[in-house]
Amino acid sequence: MNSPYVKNTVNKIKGLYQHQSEYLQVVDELIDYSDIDEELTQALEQNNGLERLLQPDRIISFQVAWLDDNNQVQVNQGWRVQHANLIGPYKGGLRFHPSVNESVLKFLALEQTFKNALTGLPIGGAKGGANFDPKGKSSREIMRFCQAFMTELYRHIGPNTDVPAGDINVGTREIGYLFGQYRRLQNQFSGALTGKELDFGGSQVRVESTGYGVVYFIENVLERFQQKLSNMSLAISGCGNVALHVAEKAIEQGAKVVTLSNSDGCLSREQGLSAKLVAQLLQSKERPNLKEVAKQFGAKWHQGAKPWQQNVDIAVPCATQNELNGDDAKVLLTNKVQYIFEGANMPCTSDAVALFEQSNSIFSPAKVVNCGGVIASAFEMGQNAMFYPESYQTVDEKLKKTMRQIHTHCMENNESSYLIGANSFALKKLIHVMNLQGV
Ligand SMILES: NC(=O)C1=CN([C@@H]2O[C@H](COP(=O)(O)OP(=O)(O)OC[C@H]3O[C@@H](n4cnc5c(N)ncnc54)[C@H](O)[C@@H]3O)[C@@H](O)[C@H]2O)C=CC1
Ligand SMILES: O=C(O)CCC(=O)C(=O)O
Repeated sequence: MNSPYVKNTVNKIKGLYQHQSEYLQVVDELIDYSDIDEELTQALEQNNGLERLLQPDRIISFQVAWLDDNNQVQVNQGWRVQHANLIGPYKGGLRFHPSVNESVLKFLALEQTFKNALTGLPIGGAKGGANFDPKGKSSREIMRFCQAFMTELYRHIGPNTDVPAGDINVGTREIGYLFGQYRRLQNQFSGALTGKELDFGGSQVRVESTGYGVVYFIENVLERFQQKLSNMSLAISGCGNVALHVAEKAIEQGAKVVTLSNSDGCLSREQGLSAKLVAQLLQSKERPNLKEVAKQFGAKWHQGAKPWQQNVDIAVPCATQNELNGDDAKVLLTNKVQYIFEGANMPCTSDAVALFEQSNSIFSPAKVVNCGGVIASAFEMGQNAMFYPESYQTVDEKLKKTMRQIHTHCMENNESSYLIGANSFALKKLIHVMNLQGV
């Protein structure tokens, strides 16, 4: 039972932002699934900390005007939501997708702040992006868009201020264009972005780190329950950076990966997808046609379907927010899914989360499952500051160790729910730091 202060604060925020459904979904989840005891209530109330912590420090919103290949001026909207820099510079990815809006970026920035607090590394939380759709755009158009975006953003970021990285549709190529423009405008070579190519300050493992980190977290959980990944079957959604690196590492560890998907449908193979299929998708420079890939590798193609009808031990949604709803959760639970690991940010709707949390299956939230990416980014920031790159093996070992520590943080805070354990750990830490730093 939460105190009147907590309830009133949440109600005030709901009143202020009633049209921002994704943002309010995270606010509700953080409060509904945290152990807020008397001591934490006092800490939250002391400097009106909860109200300050749930809302971003600032939102930068700007117009991005760019020239398409026909010399026509196109206009998009760009944002950077700087949520909190209590424990380090603002840090979080950039997303280019037509569905991007202030609510989506506010949910992502709030989640990022809690995620980053869990890593134990000195990074605050932020998120940004634009409602730009890269589908069908030429490489030159993508470059000009990135340059126009950075021409607005550069004055708000920097290695000690705010360090963006990639997210949906922002990969190594886009980070290269964004970094090039930042370097020109600032006349400065600094680690103001992560996810860079290795040849100009990128870190080993950053590309693979989110997906590999998901698998390292899964292995920690399975070890706790005395099970092995090599005995497990997985349904994975998406076929981007996160999904493919989860698939690659899981197959390498002997697991059976049964599905991949995109917004058109789902590819499945009961005996498991081959490492070769995943490698081909990872190497593809263009957006892959999954239907064709299914044909080529003897897999089934299910037009318009999601992967959640499959009978598997582990479900790993790795595409986008709210892609797995209550009905999908019911099917998975009826089929006796044992574990659900959120690879994407907030892929499960509130009713799906409630069903998983009430069930005997084990649910692990995005903020602990997919934090491998931002962990490797923080390592990249460290390497840039030292002007000294680290080896693949060193970064990979540090990533594994950090994922294990995060698993321990969850366990120490709540043994029966990873969600409550994670939220409680981060909430306590952030509010403690906020109180130490005054108003
Ligand atoms: N890239 C990173 O380092 C990190 C990414 N994430 C999260 O992981 C998720 C995926 O990101 P990335 O793999 O980086 O993006 P990406 O752009 O590489 O891939 C996204 C994939 O999702 C698919 N997709 C989009 N909407 C879909 C839908 N409705 N149904 C099925 N598939 C759909 C796309 O076809 C694409 O294959 C996002 O939620 C992102 O915020 C989280 C932590 C770090
Ligand atoms: O590497 C980063 O800074 C951002 C990663 C990210 O966007 C995420 O964790 O959702």
